[in-house]
Amino acid sequence: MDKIIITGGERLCGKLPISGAKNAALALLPCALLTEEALTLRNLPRLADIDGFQHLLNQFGVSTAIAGSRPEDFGRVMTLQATRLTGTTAPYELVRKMRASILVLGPLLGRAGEATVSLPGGCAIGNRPIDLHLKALEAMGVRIEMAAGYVRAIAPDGGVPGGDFTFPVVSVGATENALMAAVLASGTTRLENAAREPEIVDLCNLLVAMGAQIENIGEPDLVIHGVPRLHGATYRVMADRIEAGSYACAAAITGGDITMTGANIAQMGATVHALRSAGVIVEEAADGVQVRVDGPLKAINLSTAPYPGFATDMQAQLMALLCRAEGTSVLHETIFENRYMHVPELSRMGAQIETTGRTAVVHGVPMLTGAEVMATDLRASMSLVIAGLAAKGQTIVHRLYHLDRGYERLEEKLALVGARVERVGSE
Ligand SMILES: CC(=O)N[C@H]1[C@@H](OP(=O)(O)OP(=O)(O)OC[C@H]2O[C@@H](n3ccc(=O)[nH]c3=O)[C@H](O)[C@@H]2O)O[C@H](CO)[C@@H](O)[C@@H]1O
Ligand SMILES: C=C(OP(=O)(O)O)C(=O)O
Repeated sequence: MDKIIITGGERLCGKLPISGAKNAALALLPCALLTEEALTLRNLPRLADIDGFQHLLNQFGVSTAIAGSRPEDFGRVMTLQATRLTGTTAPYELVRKMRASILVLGPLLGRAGEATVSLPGGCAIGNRPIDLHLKALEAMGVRIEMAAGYVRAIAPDGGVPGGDFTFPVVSVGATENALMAAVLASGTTRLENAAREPEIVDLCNLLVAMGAQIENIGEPDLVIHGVPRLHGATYRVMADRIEAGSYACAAAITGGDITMTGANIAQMGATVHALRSAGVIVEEAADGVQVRVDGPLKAINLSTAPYPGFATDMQAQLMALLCRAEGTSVLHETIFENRYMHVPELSRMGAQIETTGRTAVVHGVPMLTGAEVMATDLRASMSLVIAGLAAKGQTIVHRLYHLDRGYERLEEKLALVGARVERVGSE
């Protein structure tokens, strides 16, 4: 198992490229199931989760080919083609390892009229139910049966009728599944209180490029008029706003000055607002987003919320930054009940954080110290890297496979801006 060794104290300066967004890519890949024609995705990040999803799609008879990228390049181009589906079951083994596997449910239903997908169960950051995915599909005329840990979804007469559904809480995954089931429905689907994250907009834009009819893209009331068939497309995955926000925190905690090429400031509103409130200068640059610091970091208060609110996927990284701010910050995690697992590890590095339920109180400290720490989930891992970059001495982050799910060649990107980081194999 790989680990990363960080020698803290270097100011991060220079340029680093931002990859395609994992959370967008994982919703775009299953769109290959919706057509027999070829789908080409550009700017796909090289991540363990993308490889896992490719493997899952191969199980349904989707052919996948990677082209046009040298090993030293970031990103890849993948062409996927589902000429004929050879299966409609997503097994427990794959869904357990990669929660986004649940996103094959909607497109399999749309294309084949049926799907059997393992229930994903809980995970480190909390309970991750799929009841809203199923309720939305039921409202669209799909029959749902549960047996032996699997969901079996069946569309009457082989096709999804379509229908109206109001989400009681905003769900990114359920909105994505409902969208992908609705595009090939025989009727119209109206989704109220739908998620409107930029990754949802990216999914809608790809579906439209494939011939789907979707109104109100980027709004909470989506209207999808089903079409009889979709065609192939070539599409570029949006930039990863969470990766960019993470490197922004990394640069800021070191008092650095970096430009993140390819980052899109328009999609980073709440993160940019939080960083600016904390005293970080964030500006649009000709080729991306520039982040620098020329004064002390300040404490802030914030709550995570669905877009356009502050993303839960940025909470851990921002907390690491606030550990070095002047004053006391209060964070409130509203999306996942157990997303503070980085707190005990940050505390081992000298951070002063108290948690009560979903609230974390972060007392800024003048110095963090390097330590051996354990990554527990993807963003928690990144928060430890960020703290390590500013800490005195060496920080060793174990269980790097979490980071590899979501950060494309992290150590190479950090080295580009002057960090002293080393990846070493086997523990
Ligand atoms: C709204 C939100 O911030 N969603 C985040 C969530 O997406 P992800 O799609 O994983 O989760 P959802 O958006 O579906 O979950 C939002 C909330 O709804 C609840 N829920 C969800 C589905 C369901 O069927 N029933 C139900 O009760 C969840 O427990 C959670 O409290 O995690 C991803 C990975 O960290 C993030 O990229 C997303 O930004
Ligand atoms: C938790 C995350 O991803 P996933 O939903 O794939 O677990 C994340 O992107 O922060």
